[in-house]
Amino acid sequence: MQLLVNIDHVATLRNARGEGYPDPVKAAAVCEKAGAAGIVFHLRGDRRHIRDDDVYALKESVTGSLDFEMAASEEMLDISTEINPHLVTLVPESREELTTEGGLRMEKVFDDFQQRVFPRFRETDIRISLFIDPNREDIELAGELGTDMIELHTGTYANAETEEARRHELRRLKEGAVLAHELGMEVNAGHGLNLDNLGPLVETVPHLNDISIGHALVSSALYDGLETTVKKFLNIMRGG
Ligand SMILES: CC(=O)[C@@H](O)[C@H](O)COP(=O)(O)O
Ligand SMILES: NCC(=O)COP(=O)(O)O
Repeated sequence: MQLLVNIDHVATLRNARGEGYPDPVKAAAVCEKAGAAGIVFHLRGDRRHIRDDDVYALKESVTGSLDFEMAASEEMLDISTEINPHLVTLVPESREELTTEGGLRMEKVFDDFQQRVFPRFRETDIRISLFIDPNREDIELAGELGTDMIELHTGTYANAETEEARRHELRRLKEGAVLAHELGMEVNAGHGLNLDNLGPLVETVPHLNDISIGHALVSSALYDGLETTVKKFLNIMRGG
């Protein structure tokens, strides 16, 4: 299991004033030095945080795994195949949302991904991850499509308001991870994870590979510093 830090919201802060700082590239380097195995960014169609220049600079500077999150638009297919990250994570995206609101509806995207999207990546070394909810149907369709990995959407777990709902979501994530593993896919997880909900997730859900964490980690770093915060998250992942 390894931590990939999503640095989108370092760019959000930078863009608030347009002064060029804080610099997502510099933040990524601090995260990697502190022990993160790689960096995630989501280049949105509206460029609200990460921008094209950041993507090229991150490709040059990140030494570990680089996870390019994106909608499966032609524009993003062109940029990602030029950048050649280690993996792309395909996510649903809408302009109105504050953040990604759920996983891909596999039934809806299956034909398009099979005919248009996967062939583009299969001409490259880029590995494909699909961001999906822990539903049997979605996971089985992801397997049928032949994706290398899935990223289980942990947002419903993270937002659960009662202990019962939290336990229910953890059970769904566990069953989803087991099924994906049985079907031969690697299992990543992310969205809404923080210093409180990460521990129960990693204790309960098997087969986890990349865990991507952004908003809560960047927010905690305002209090404790980026290096210390990355180490705190890593400590939880190591059972501390
Ligand atoms: C896929 C996912 O869960 C998040 O990485 C999300 O897409 C990040 O986007 P924002 O940073 O814009 O919330
Ligand atoms: N893939 C999830 C991610 O990169 C980070 O999501 P969040 O921690 O910002 O919600």
